[in-house]
Amino acid sequence: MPQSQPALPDETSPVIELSRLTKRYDGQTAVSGLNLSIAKGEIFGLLGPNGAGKTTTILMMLGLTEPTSGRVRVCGLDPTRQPLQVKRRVGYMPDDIGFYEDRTALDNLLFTARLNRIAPAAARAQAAELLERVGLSDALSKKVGAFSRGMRQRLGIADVLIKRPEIIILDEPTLGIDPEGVRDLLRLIQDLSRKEGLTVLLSSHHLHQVQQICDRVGLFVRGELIASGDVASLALQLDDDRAVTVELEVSGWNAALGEQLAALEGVLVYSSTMGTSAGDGAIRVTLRCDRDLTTTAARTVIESGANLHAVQRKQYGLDDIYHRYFEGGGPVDRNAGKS
Ligand SMILES: Nc1ncnc2c1ncn2[C@@H]1O[C@H](COP(=O)(O)OP(=O)(O)OP(=O)(O)O)[C@@H](O)[C@H]1O
Repeated sequence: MPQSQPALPDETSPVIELSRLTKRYDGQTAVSGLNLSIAKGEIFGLLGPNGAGKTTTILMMLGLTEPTSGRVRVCGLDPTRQPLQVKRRVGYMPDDIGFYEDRTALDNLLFTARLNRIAPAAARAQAAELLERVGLSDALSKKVGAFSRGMRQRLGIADVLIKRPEIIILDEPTLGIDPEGVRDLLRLIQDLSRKEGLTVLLSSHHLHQVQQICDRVGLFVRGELIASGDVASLALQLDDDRAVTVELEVSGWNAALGEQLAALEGVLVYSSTMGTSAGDGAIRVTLRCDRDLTTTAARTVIESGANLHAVQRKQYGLDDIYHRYFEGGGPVDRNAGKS
């Protein structure tokens, strides 16, 4: 009989796993049947408007609030039963991170290190290294009360990293920071994940920020994860209308060509408008089709002897989707700008 081998750790197994996770407060559902897996080293964005349930989800991952039902596993641990072990492996930066305002950045980090039982000499070296890493070396002896919001957030990141966590969870980390500060902070987060294999969970209601650095995004609306994936796949998942829109800019137009394009098999809606970037005499034609007719439509224009200045298959991005779900914009308006 061959001897059984000890199981090797599975590098691809998720470090965060939520299944059918639900939280109700006094009969009100804050999180409903959430299923989510996050892999090691991934930067995952929880994107949703205020009150969507992002913070509640994070609190359940940390064992700070108990799920009403469902399952949470963080590094294979159950946060409700093993909150201290989870706390050791996860660094959490809340949106209202607090520091001792009258103490220096270094002192604040050393205090956190002491709470995490890091020996003083090691703590000092680690704190100095982290302050350098987050670009605060020059402010090491400055009191935190004098820090800008961006500096506080960077110190917050150093603060969660001092215990060398496997996962960092950042709740609205860019809140109240100016655009340049946001760019620096996002770059820092991305760098940490890529160079140090850190798993990052980032909650935000800023689509553009999440889009910039997250490998995958989960869209949270009223306690439900309505879609998750990379940005391109999200737009596809949420785009319930599968029609393809093709736009053409044509000059040397004739009415017969219009009829020909409208009659192509698969065209659902035909519209045209005068005047395009190609000049006053040019026409923009928009075809809504039940399949991708980009090539066929372009060929039809060329074979008719007219001039084709541009052709594109119109994509509906996450912006349209975000507007529809988060800002009450209603269905994606595919006819905007068409006549
Ligand atoms: N302790 C609580 N008691 C009762 N209701 C709560 C509690 N915490 C959150 N809620 C409710 O649960 C829902 C989800 O709130 P949550 O804070 O998780 O959302 P969020 O997406 O993090 O929003 P924000 O971006 O505003 O923090 C909201 O309707 C909120 O009012």
